Amino acid sequence: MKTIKIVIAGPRGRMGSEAVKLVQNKENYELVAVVDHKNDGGILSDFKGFEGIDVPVYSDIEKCFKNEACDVLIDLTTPEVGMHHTKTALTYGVRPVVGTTGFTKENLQELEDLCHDSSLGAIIAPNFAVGAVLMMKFSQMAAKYFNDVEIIEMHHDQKLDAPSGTAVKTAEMIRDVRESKQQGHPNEKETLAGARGADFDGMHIHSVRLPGLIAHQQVMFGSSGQTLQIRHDSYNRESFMSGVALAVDTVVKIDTLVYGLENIME
Ligand SMILES: NC(=O)c1ccc[n+]([C@@H]2O[C@H](COP(=O)([O-])OP(=O)(O)OC[C@H]3O[C@@H](n4cnc5c(N)ncnc54)[C@H](O)[C@@H]3O)[C@@H](O)[C@H]2O)c1
Ligand SMILES: O=C(O)C1=N[C@H](C(=O)O)CCC1
Repeated sequence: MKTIKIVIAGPRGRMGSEAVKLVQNKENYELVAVVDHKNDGGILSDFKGFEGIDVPVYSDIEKCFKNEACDVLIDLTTPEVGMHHTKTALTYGVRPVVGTTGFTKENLQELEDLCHDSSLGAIIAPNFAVGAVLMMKFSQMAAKYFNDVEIIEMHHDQKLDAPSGTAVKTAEMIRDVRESKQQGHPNEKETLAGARGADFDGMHIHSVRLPGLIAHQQVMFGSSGQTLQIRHDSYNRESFMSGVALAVDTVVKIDTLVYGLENIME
């Protein structure tokens, strides 16, 4: 099995630290460097919790790619930083696996064009948990039969983006099959701004943020006399790692942008 050389951006984050463990534990993965806005020029083991992992730390991703031969970048940072990292990776011939959420439609288009021009693969997955991907697919199936749907996503209160990437992706997948409809009463009025959540093609997305939560989503469908609820819960961040590994193993074999893990799950 060929070794896949990996750089992780955001290694000290909630997801990044789990990704470091994944890469350390997989026989054919090699962590060659990390990108962190602190400790430029140091080594990862300078940080508490990473004892024995003596790979270089770079704050400048360009410098990292100039100095280190690598195949894949795993980015788990913030939307603006993640976009910069992803574009830079493609410029240096490195294939990105992006878990960072909050990318805009325009961001995705720009990255798709970059992948096309460079013939490099990239995978952007708003949710790496296999159960969450199934929840999205089951919701898409249900939307053929139920026109009315509300998406309730629930996350920890340190999350920066709302709605979640998963909720946006779910809404996009539903939109692809649902007959467009403005839901609720035509004369409904919010007496408190935001009460009906965000509007996506006439369906509504509600974002809950609470300490104690990790990542959860409930998709509620309703029609005369019945409701259907499809729910997924991630109780820890290990739940995302088999999806990260699938994305790493796949990205080295493809030459286009893939948006969503459902497109590479068999
Ligand atoms: N796709 C998925 O399955 C999935 C799952 C969980 C989280 N996420 C997303 O992943 C991202 C990270 O989530 P998190 O909970 O780990 O957040 P976090 O805040 O714990 O981690 C983000 C890390 O990025 C680092 N960072 C910030 N600026 C940087 C820079 N310029 N260079 C390098 N590193 C930098 C921070 O130091 C921090 O350690 C978010 O966008 C989140 O929505 C995706
Ligand atoms: O913890 C987060 O932040 C998560 N973000 C993703 C999203 O925005 O959909 C997925 C799960 C966790």
